[in-house]
Amino acid sequence: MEGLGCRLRSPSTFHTLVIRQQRHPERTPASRAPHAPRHPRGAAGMTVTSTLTRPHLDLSLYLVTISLDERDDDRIVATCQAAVEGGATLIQLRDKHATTEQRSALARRIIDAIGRAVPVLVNDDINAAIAADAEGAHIGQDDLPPTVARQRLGPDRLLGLSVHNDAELDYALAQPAGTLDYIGLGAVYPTQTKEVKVLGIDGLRHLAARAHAHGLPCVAIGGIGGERLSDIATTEADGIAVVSAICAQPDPAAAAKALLTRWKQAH
Ligand SMILES: Cc1ncc(COP(=O)(O)OP(=O)(O)O)c(N)n1
Ligand SMILES: Cc1nc(C(=O)O)sc1CCOP(=O)(O)O
Ligand SMILES: [Mg+2]
Repeated sequence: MEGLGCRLRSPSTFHTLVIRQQRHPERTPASRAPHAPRHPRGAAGMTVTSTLTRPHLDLSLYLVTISLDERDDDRIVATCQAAVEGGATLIQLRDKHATTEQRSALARRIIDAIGRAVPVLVNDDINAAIAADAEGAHIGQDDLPPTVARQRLGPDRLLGLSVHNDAELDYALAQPAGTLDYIGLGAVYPTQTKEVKVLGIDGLRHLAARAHAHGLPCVAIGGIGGERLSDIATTEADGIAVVSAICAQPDPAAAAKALLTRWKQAH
């Protein structure tokens, strides 16, 4: 175990963060690389001493899987594999019609198929995330409170929360340090994937700036495709989360590659 002490600047104060790096021999270094959050947060004047072994979080190209009325786990696994081949940096299994057992079995298949090349998070279902030994979970505002989710996930898994407006962002920002790793901001544009209010690019700009001012990473979601990346790149979003722009494409690997290339070029 190695120790690393550093002082990190937040808008209001300095925090001291002590990170002890640990090795997990059963997990690949790529997915379980010890890391510090880019913007650790803590209450004003507080000394944060933590042992962080969370997977590295790269929000650049976040694949959220399509939720099919008729289950097709082979297709979901193949899409995840292709997306990772194309450069997806994070995967969320989003299956709105599955049981916890079905979700955890599918999450496990995805993890095995991609060999933990990137973290896999499970949407809505902490039990499935834990049962599959997934790298984390994503929850919504109507799910269990983030502090409860964090308690159940433990300190070594990633946790994301959806945010659609200022009040929901206030709630995210009020969570104790170390609870959330990122927020999803949407829907930026109209989407066929689910019924949700549209923020627009200025709404995204506003919420992303607020999140960043508090050191909370954020990913833009909703109706995002290649032609919109240059606009999104003018905001402080750390990345893009997509369903249709990868899952509904004939060649998901090529689609992921094109999205990541455009996203990088836009910066
Ligand atoms: C990255 C990301 N952002 C937002 C959401 C939406 O979550 P939620 O509001 O809980 O809605 P459902 O996805 O559960 O229908 C997300 N899944 N991922
Ligand atoms: C799952 C989800 N959540 C959203 C939110 O705003 O909370 S928008 C969304 C759907 C994203 O799908 P597509 O990339 O196909 O538009
Ligand atoms: Mg949800």
